[in-house]
Amino acid sequence: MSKRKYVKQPLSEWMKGEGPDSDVVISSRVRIARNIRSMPFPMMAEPQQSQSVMEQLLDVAESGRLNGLGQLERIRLSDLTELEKLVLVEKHLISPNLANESRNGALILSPNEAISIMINEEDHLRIQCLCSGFQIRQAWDWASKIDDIFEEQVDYAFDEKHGYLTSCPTNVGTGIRASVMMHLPALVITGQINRILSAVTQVGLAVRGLYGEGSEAAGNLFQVSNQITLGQSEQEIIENLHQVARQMIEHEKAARTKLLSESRPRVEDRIRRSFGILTQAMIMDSKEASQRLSDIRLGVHLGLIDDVKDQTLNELLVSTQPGFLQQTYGEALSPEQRDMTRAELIRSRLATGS
Ligand SMILES: Nc1ncnc2c1ncn2[C@@H]1O[C@H](COP(=O)(O)OP(=O)(O)OP(=O)(O)O)[C@@H](O)[C@H]1O
Repeated sequence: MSKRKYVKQPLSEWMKGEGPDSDVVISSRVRIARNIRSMPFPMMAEPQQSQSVMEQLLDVAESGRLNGLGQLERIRLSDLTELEKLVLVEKHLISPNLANESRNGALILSPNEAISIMINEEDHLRIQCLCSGFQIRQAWDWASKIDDIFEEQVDYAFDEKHGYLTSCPTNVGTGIRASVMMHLPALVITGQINRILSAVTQVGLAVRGLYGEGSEAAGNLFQVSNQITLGQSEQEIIENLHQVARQMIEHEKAARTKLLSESRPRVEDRIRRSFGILTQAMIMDSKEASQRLSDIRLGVHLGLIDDVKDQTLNELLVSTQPGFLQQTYGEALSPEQRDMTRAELIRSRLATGS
């Protein structure tokens, strides 16, 4: 895989809109945080210490032990431009933290981009597995196998009483964050979302936006993840999230059916208006784009819009972000120019349909 592919193509394989319940769930993710025993956490490490952590972890990928994942790409963040790092954040392959703050940060990426292993982020090692649709158990299965391979070669910081030790106390224990990215427009339109999200937080789950911690839930996309990492087994964390997400999926599907049976003209009008605007507008800011693309996604799944694929909508989620637009058009764009190029890109992608 060339560097060209992972920064030039907006769509990772796990965003193809396939997988179970992909009418509601965009993607499932598990990430595992680990650290090397007797090494300061990245934030406290001296440059030569974080360099040694990076080399040690990159060596595991070089050793051939991860060969089952395909031809891995090993990327030192210092070899990337700021724009390339931003694009990787927009593709969910690295965190803003790794892009902006990391010293001796690196990334190990699988060819299909479903596995991205961050080095020297908040912790020495962050293993991330992404799957299309509702496949949280599958994501856990992969992440756990990769974790075992690293554990055979690296002495992890582990405490008998507390479990795996991490830089932030909220990750101590299992070091796992499992999350499901869901599109919940019908719950928003029918006014049920606040009740559901507050019930979800009461059972110990967190709700975040499209880009994780600190990001807003734009375009009716909500990321639901576990908050507790201590005192529960990995299996319990995964199963608890699975159960709650399953209920949310059913609520969303029921709300869609109700919308269609009780308010079809109003919903259809809203969706067709958004389609009209997206296929005609000359200027489109990112907030409006995500809201109207959410309407189109709903329209597709209600059977009110043909000829647009989930894949196209997922691709637009990434390709209309500021970094990606700038990369596509090959120059620094002002906010006004970005709004114009975003509108142009959406018009052309929706015109070609798929
Ligand atoms: N289900 C998911 N599908 C796609 N991307 C996801 C999903 N869940 C999280 N992400 C992405 O992972 C990145 C990090 O998310 P987030 O900040 O929630 O978690 P984290 O970094 O693993 O945890 P921490 O809070 O410990 O830093 C974000 O870019 C977010 O968009």
